[in-house]
Amino acid sequence: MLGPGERATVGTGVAIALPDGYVAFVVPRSGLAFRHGITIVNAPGTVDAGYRGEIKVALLNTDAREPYAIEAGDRIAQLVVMPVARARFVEVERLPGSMRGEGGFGSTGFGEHKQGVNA
Ligand SMILES: O=c1ccn([C@H]2C[C@H](O)[C@@H](COP(=O)(O)OP(=O)(O)OP(=O)(O)O)O2)c(=O)[nH]1
Repeated sequence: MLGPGERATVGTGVAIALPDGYVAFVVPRSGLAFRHGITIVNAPGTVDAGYRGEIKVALLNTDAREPYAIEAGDRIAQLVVMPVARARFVEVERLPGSMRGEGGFGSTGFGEHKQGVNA
């Protein structure tokens, strides 16, 4: 049972062997989020290709009033498997230009009179 505001690490009973060059992300289920406020603390949880242990889910009940009961066999999360790019970092004097430039959080999507924090 997850009380309002409580979190718990829930075992899935599932272990996998991802091929090298892949990653799996543990992500919340929309139905649980919309209906009960159940989300995942570290969403998306990252499962490394070399991990062979049980996949666990850090569930959080964000509802301020209602507890939520989890039973064995419930689908509490979903797993997205993706290939990962191997990045090679190269030091440069200047980065190529872009539309966004250095505008950070909240610097787009507002009208003239309402600017974001880093606009
Ligand atoms: O939601 C999650 C996230 C991670 N893991 C497992 C698989 C993953 O390969 C391992 C380590 O996760 P992560 O790399 O995110 O942990 P970290 O905090 O960066 O520690 P470290 O990599 O040193 O173990 O824990 C889960 O079972 N569920």
